Amino acid sequence: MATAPRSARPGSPRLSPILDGDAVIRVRALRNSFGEQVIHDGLDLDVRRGEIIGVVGGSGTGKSVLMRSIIGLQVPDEGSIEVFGEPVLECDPVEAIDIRRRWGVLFQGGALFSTLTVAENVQVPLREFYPHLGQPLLDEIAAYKVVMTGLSPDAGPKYPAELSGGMKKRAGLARSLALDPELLFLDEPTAGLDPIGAAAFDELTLSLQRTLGLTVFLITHDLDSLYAICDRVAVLADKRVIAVGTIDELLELDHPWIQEYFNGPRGRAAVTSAATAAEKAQGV
Ligand SMILES: Nc1ncnc2c1ncn2[C@@H]1O[C@H](COP(=O)(O)OP(=O)(O)OP(=O)(O)O)[C@@H](O)[C@H]1O
Repeated sequence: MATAPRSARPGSPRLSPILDGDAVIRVRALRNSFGEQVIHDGLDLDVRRGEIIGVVGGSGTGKSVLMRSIIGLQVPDEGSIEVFGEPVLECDPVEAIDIRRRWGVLFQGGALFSTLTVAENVQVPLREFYPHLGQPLLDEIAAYKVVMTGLSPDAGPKYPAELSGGMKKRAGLARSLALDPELLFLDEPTAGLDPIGAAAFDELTLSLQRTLGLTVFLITHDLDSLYAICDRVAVLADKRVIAVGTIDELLELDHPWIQEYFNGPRGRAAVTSAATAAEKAQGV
């Protein structure tokens, strides 16, 4: 199924606010540093319920550090972070577990355990959060998640080393969906995939987001993904989020990085491929 470029939908002519009322993630005045190196300073961002938000920025601007801060793997120097309305930096361990079970994460490269099969990988979060579940139910849930991500059922007993790059991403996605999350974090999910594999992964993400009503926080360098599936894009530069909006809205800004990124040769190629996908979807 080809997908129309979502940024082409008619939208507000104004740039979306960085701060938003119905936010699933709310980051305020975030500061992160490593020694002398300041990564974020005064970073604000709201992620709306049910959207796919693309997070872009030059290499090293702190996209992954931002994601790690939100999911609690990086303790910031300053700032506040709310997820589902809960202050994740201040909650007690029991509350933290309750929040963590409502999100799934696909780390860069998939981060599968190499000594476990695909099915066993999917079962890891289930065992962690629901230790009382019996093996037959674990097997059943894992088999369902494997198929849900477009893998064939016989991928379940395979080890990561026996999978292609695209299959590993899908297996990682299956694991991130193990707990039926409301919120999905994807860190460069299409990196290393060929264009066809990347487009297929985008379509899978979009279809899961629509079917399951997910909110998706998508870190990517892939312009095709931004055009194909993102509702809004957040741009990291100068240690903060400098703008959030649809691609059309961002293009109205004259920030040099934004213009170079979206209007450079790769940006123009992505526009062409999104237009072609839209025509195919409409049967033109
Ligand atoms: N644990 C760490 N210790 C020291 N420095 C770190 C650590 N984690 C990240 N950094 C530094 O923080 C900066 C931002 O890293 P991050 O991985 O978030 O960038 P990014 O925007 O995701 O980059 P890319 O697009 O290349 O993946 C980099 O300069 C990186 O070297």
